[in-house]
Amino acid sequence: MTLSKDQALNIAQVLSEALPYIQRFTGKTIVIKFGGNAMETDELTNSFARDIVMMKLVGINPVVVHGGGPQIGNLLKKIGKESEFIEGMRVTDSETMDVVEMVLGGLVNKDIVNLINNHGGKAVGLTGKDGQMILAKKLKISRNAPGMNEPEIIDIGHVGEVEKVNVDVINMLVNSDFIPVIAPIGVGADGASYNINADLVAGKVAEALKAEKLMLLTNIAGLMDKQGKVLTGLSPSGVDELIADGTIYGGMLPKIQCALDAVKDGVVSAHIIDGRVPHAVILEIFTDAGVGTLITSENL
Ligand SMILES: Nc1ncnc2c1ncn2[C@@H]1O[C@H](COP(=O)(O)OP(=O)(O)O)[C@@H](O)[C@H]1O
Ligand SMILES: CC(=O)N[C@@H](CCC(=O)OP(=O)(O)O)C(=O)O
Repeated sequence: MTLSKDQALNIAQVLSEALPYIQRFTGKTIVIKFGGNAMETDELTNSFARDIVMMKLVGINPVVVHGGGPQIGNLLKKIGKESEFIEGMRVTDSETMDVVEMVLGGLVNKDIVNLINNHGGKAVGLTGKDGQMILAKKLKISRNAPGMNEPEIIDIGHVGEVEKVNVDVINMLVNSDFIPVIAPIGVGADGASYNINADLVAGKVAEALKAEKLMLLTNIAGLMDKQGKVLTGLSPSGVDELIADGTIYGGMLPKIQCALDAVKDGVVSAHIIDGRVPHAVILEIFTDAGVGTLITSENL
């Protein structure tokens, strides 16, 4: 392919624009959450894998946490089970937990590992059970029911919240130039498996690693207002208002919560970005084009 002079200049400009970002982020850890909805096409999964390999090659330490909600839903449907979601969390009975563990720890995790390796990276897949990396306990959801004085506690089964992230395994892999790919399954003190929302795991992993960035790749342009405008730089009270008036609901609830928690606990910035855009990861990290919703400690 022969490039015109203008095309060549444009490419050179983009590459050169990356220099200060490479200088700034080299040696730093960036946690990227790859949502199940952002894995829609081979083009997207391949561009994601290339971006991760590129980050590693320029000296950044990527740590991938993945979801797989739609993929779990598909297998459940095949065996005749429907899922119910409460506040963005899948109600998980024992049979559903087995499917979650098979799909996330098996199929989705190994697909991502394979893709990264095919693009020249060295990925290793883990669930939170490996090395007891993600210690979890049962999540209790409380809800204010109409006509009740006390909030009711809803039991949503084998759904967990992160109690502690043991970073030893992650650091061991990163220090040996591997790229950890983590499925959001936690282990209880008694060895029980817990299904944990992948955003929450990514947030806690980023906090435990004191990461530079937490990037949440999803299937929407960012956090949006009711008119569809992307919102950025929100404070916790602004977020509370948007939750109260119903602007933020469902799968966006854990995302925004973990982004706020992460920056409160030392992660420099959290980004909710559109994983439907090919190469969304490197566009965000290496170019001046800010995409999606950004939250930093200045917003707290
Ligand atoms: N204010 C909001 N702005 C954008 N998306 C929102 C908002 N409130 C709820 N959502 C929903 O959250 C979804 C993203 O969460 P989710 O489906 O769990 O994605 P993922 O699989 O990437 O974690 C969006 O597709 C949208 O339907
Ligand atoms: C408790 C809970 O809801 N767990 C999620 C785990 C996967 C996930 O979070 O996947 P996405 O990021 O693709 O939505 C689930 O069962 O779907």
